[in-house]
Amino acid sequence: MLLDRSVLLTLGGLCSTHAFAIPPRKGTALSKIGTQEHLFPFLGGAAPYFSYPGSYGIPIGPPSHCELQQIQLLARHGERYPTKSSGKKLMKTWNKLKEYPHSFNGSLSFINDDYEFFVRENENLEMETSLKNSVNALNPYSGEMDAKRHAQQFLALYEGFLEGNREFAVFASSSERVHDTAEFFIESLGDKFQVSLQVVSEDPSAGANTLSAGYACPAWDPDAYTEIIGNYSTKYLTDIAERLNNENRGLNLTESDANNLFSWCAYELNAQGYSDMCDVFTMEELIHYSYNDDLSSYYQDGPGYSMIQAVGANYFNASLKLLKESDRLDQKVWLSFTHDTDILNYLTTVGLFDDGHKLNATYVPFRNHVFHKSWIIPQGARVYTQKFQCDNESYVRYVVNDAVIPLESCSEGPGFSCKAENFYKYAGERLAGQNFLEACNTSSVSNNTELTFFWDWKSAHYNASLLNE
Ligand SMILES: Cc1ncc(C[n+]2csc(CCOP(=O)(O)OP(=O)(O)O)c2C)c(N)n1
Repeated sequence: MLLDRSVLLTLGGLCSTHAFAIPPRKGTALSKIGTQEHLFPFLGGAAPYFSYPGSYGIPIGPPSHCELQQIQLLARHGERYPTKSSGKKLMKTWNKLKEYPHSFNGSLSFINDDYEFFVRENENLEMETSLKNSVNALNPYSGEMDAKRHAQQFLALYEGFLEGNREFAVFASSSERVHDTAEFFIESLGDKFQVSLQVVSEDPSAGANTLSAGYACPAWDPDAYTEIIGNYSTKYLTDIAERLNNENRGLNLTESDANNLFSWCAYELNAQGYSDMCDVFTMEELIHYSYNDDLSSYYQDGPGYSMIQAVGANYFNASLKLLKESDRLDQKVWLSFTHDTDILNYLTTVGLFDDGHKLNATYVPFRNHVFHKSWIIPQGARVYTQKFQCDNESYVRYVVNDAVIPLESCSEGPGFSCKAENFYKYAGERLAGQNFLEACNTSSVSNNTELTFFWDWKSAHYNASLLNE
């Protein structure tokens, strides 16, 4: 087996301190690390981070004759273990497989080879994957590494701008994995920065003063569009279950077991760096899974659910206010960390991934399809808003997962940006009539009617208790 130099170096380091830490069988497994990245876009946003696959090729640094005025980031936490509820479902399927009394044939035969389920401790559920809790010490996809790498890319890209902006607050919602991501990111920035981490409550009682408007939205109904979503054919799941059951007489996998195997594959990648379970699927099945996931996100948290534009307005209003006040505010760098659905809600209000075609449940659209959920909010997703000045004129644009995504109706500026004046007009139109508090019935859970933490963190000191959710 050929290992690349970085793996050998890491192995060398590990071997000196833990001479017997790596069981010999893992040798074969190690060679699989890095070979499954082509599957990441098909795993519904649960796979490790990957850059936006549909990049238009626009350089993501500020255009050469322009000077940055403000940077905002809204990022998802990094790679993680399954949530408690998805862990429960996975355990059910794993118990079925564990109790199968015969050797496995076909794509499940890796289980014969002393396979150990990747969630080794229940307390890992909901948590960010780290060097410490990863199944495999060489896991290149841990949330910890992702956040630290992201911070290094951030430093490299904005080097000059950060020179004069070394003191700022970073905001994290109060989920433990979100908080941990922010901490890893800050740690990686290094000691030249004075960063104050503000942990903003994501309890419903936070109301509008939150990075997670979804939790303060009792009116949100996950089943509002079940009828449309439910029309998507799940034949791909039946096919998988049947294939595995035919290969293994007496195995009784159901459609929902087959569905669980996809998140098994994704989360095992987060925790271990590779997953034999990913090899169970054909590419066609992965495409179906991925589109099925697009469909449900589109109608639960995206442009397909009319209420979402109001939910995302809570953060977009604040972002817009920061942009307008950029000259006046001392802080020029606004970094925030939260959950996937919150970012999706916000981007829905911005209208960045809505081409006006409603997603349909009768076929997979290939040509007219911009709403790829996994491309937008993979683990570690990062949405930057850049405001820069070129020849006395200000411009705004978005960079999503390492790709500039121009606004379709406003991209005449340098680097396909939008003139600030026109951007404010555009944003005003997207926000017109969008009332988060009313649409969500937030007053039934909180009296907070405004997002203020960006402006009052120095006096309010946000230090919410961390939640395991
Ligand atoms: C508008 C809206 N309100 C409420 C919810 C309920 N909800 C489900 S998951 C979630 C946040 C955390 O989601 P998770 O899938 O654990 O995302 P991750 O932490 O992996 O980013 C919320 C608020 C929602 N999805 N959308």
